[in-house]
Amino acid sequence: MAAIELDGVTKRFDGVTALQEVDLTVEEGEIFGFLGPNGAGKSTSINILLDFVRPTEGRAEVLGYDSYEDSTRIRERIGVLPEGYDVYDRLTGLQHLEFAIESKDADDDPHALLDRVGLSEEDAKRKAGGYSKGMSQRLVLAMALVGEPDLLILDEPSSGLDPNGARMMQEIVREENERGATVFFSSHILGQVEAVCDTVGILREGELVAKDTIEGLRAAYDTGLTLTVTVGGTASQIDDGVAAVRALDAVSDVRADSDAITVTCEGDQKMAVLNALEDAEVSVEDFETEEASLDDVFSSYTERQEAEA
Ligand SMILES: Nc1ncnc2c1ncn2[C@@H]1O[C@H](COP(=O)(O)OP(=O)(O)OP(=O)(O)O)[C@@H](O)[C@H]1O
Repeated sequence: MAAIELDGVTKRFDGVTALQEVDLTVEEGEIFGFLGPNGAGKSTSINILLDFVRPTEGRAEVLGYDSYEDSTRIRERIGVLPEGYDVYDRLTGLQHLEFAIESKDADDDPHALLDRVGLSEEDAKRKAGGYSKGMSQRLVLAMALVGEPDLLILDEPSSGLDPNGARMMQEIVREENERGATVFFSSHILGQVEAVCDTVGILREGELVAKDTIEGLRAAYDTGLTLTVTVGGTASQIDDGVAAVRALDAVSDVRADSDAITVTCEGDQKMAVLNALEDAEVSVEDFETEEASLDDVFSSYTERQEAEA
């Protein structure tokens, strides 16, 4: 059974198509990162899963239940950190958690959960109306963790968090996944998605333009890797080396200065480049490789779409 299934989901608001025939499966046990520029339709997708918004066409399932017909049953088994949540100004952090534990009929220790998200006992006794944005975000995350949910749905979970908070969020995502939970989260923070996700979906103007592992996305991204080779030798040896590298298949760009040659090539061509340089009697003193970052991959998908449009 899939943890999340969107089947031909289209959502139109007045004059705006927020989602266009989206098919998406997230398997149980995955950490799935949902990426997309502003307005791509990420929150709308999440809101459909949570039955806050009804699709115009298509259907959604969560943990095998229909998101519309079985929303109560779904809610018992998931933990949610929604976009634009509201805390109750007059309740303390601790009271929020006690309320969440009672509503879910769970037996979590509220103090342990508060500690896990980095809210101190003193803060927990304060009214949440006075919390900073990051503190509120931590509190809502603690509430999402109540009852060991089978699925965590986190909409931009790092927004408002300081770097320590963002690291804490990553740790919690990993721990929850190790416990057996599926984690689905949307983010603009590509580095964070790269650090924790098994699989990534990229949404662009309401359409799912890619879904793959990060390695798979990188492999499909055609600029491959950049290899910078520190070299020694005479100018003519270096010229010969550059010519030999340019003659190789799967090399798309070669640049040289007095002590380094920078080559853009497919990932498996690294040794061929180094061998070609050595055959041309260029001495290879050192080399560094740099893979395409997820930022590059993300831009390539979204820009490609722009170009097509
Ligand atoms: N209630 C609504 N009424 C009208 N249009 C809406 C509504 N909710 C979303 N939209 C539109 O649907 C599109 C997708 O919005 P959505 O909030 O899902 O994007 P997002 O990917 O979550 O963006 P962001 O990263 O900025 O949060 C946008 O054009 C948005 O204006």
